[in-house]
Amino acid sequence: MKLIYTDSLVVGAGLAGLRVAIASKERGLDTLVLSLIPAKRSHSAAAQGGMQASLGNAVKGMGDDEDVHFQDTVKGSDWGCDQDVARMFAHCAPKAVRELATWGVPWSRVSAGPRDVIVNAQKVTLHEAQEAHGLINARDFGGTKKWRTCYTADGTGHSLLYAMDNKAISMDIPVHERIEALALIHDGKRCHGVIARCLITGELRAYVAKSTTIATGGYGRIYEVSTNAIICEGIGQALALETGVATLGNMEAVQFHPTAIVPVGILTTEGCRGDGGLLRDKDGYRFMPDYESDKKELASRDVVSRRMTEHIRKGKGVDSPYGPHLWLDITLLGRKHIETNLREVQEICENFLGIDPAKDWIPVRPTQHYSMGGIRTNATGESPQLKGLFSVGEAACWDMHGFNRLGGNSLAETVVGGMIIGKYVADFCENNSLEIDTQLAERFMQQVQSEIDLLIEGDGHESAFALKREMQRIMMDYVGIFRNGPELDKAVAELKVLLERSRKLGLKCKKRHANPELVEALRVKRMLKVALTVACGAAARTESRGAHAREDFPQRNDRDWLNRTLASWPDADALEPVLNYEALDVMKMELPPGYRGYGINNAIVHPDTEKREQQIANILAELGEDADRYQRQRALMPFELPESLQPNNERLSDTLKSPSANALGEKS
Ligand SMILES: Cc1cc2nc3c(=O)[nH]c(=O)nc-3n(C[C@H](O)[C@H](O)[C@H](O)COP(=O)(O)OP(=O)(O)OC[C@H]3O[C@@H](n4cnc5c(N)ncnc54)[C@H](O)[C@@H]3O)c2cc1C
Repeated sequence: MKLIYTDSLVVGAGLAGLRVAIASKERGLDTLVLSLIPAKRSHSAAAQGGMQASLGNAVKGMGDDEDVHFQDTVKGSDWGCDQDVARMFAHCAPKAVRELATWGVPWSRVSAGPRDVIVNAQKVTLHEAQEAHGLINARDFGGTKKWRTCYTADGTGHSLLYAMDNKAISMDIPVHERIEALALIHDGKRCHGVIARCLITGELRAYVAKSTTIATGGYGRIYEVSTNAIICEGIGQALALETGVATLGNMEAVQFHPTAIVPVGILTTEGCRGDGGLLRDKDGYRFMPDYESDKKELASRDVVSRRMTEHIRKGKGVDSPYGPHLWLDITLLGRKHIETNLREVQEICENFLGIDPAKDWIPVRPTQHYSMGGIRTNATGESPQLKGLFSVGEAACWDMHGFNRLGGNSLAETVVGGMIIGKYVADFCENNSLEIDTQLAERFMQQVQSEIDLLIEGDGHESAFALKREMQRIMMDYVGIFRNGPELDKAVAELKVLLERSRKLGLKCKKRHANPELVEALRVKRMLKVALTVACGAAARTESRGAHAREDFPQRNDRDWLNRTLASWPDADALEPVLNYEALDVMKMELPPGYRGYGINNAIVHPDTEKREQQIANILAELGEDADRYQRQRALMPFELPESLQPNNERLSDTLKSPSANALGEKS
């Protein structure tokens, strides 16, 4: 058995995994990263629009701070998030953006003076403050009160990942590429590493570590059409599920992005609408103001995707051989803006649609995009069930997104979560020794070996490719944007049949080294379990919250469902997960449940909401008017952070006694 020891093992070389690895290495720990592909090819590179951080440099960001970012995030989540974590996140996001600047990210910067932008289909001239000249700029994104999304044109993920990976390289952090983790080594209480397979030679290895961090990204590819890279298959979540002990949180919370191109599903960033792009129907009519009079195209993603689907159902979609779609119109932004700030969108339109977005409207439709659910962790990023198992980024349910994440909050989560959780991972490694009976590693190695032997030598006849296609179709047809009981039950029943059939997989190609069919077979069994946690969670949750929209239960029901779904798979032979629920405590919330400010205002109220609102009013009254916003926040909901991340963030608005006369100016 090949055994490789390290202190801090990170599975996943996207932004989240690399940031944790950097935090471990900074503390002098032996650190090792595993990845299916070269780090710079990780899915994070695909992110376009930007990351949220309340810097408040741009004129439209003035007045922004952690409080506003926190509130937007909680409302975006439809009150499903962990508010402690949302606070930790909002506090550290400005630090992460500034750190990335020092690592070489070429953030788009503010230029003092006038600039023309499109706001609500009108040309508006903004006047950026002289004092902000050269500082990091921000654009508008959905569901936010301020322009807060920091960006590098529309290649933000690419710039961030290159800078992050270059930083990791400069620190001599090894990345073992083309390695796939297939099982966690654990004894039911503590995680000791992973069993992984080399995708080139087929060799199995035991990576044994003090801490194991899963940063494998989302599970979008359980759906037929997704904006995700084809490696976003949920294997990290399956690894946790297959321990039988660790839980996955809110797996039914799956986001559909409003503007993926038809038919291939490649994303055009929310930055298109943030910068002023409009949604139009088959008559060229701008329909969003009819549904969302305040935020219009810039309500949160779950709301815009639903409104688009409603509009298509009214017969207002544009017919196409691939089904009806709507139009995204960015022509009004002008060629110069598109060629400067939306270059990737322009290339995607040219290469995949043969159109020029400066002249032509873009055919779009809501498409699977983001996994809010993931490996449930506590606020330090650790699994509550398995000591030494951490998770971060899209793989995790750290839970700052609840049932809907805001655009720009995911890139931010990868680097902020990585920064915070990386410190807790390093603490864990410093305070724990590497204690493992090698027989335990051998047992898990043997299990994976037997699974491979059975696939290659067994008499199974089912095709992994066919099962995967079936699963993806079921998820698309029955567990999509709008859901209902009968269809969800159907999805669960059909997925169970597929899971049963996956026990009889057979391979045409019997090679043990590089063999895509073997890879597919190993994955599809795991993906089916992930798909079942999504479908079962959705079938059980009889309310609508964020991206989980039940036609048969259209109200958000805080009275009965203000909780987090926890899925586990204790019986390996079972055909469905066990679901439990973790209540969210209204009496500890800084922002008790209310109306999001967009979407439908129809929630069934939680019995504690009024009590908590009164308690908050009393606390604030007691503090008096002299208390600053930090004192008020601490009195309402204290949260913890590693010491070095605690200091307050500085902003231009703190230093500008009176911003220059034109700093807040806007002329039509
Ligand atoms: C097209 C697109 C555009 C987006 N734009 C934005 C945006 O503008 N702003 C924003 O905030 N968010 C955006 N997002 C979301 C955001 O990009 C992702 O949520 C985020 O980058 C995920 O990063 P990650 O580090 O968690 O995972 P990833 O970047 O997905 O990395 C996962 C890593 O895990 C490895 N891996 C996976 N499985 C295994 C395994 N079994 N064994 C070993 N290694 C494994 C992979 O090789 C990879 O290195 C966008 C998403 C898409 C799809």
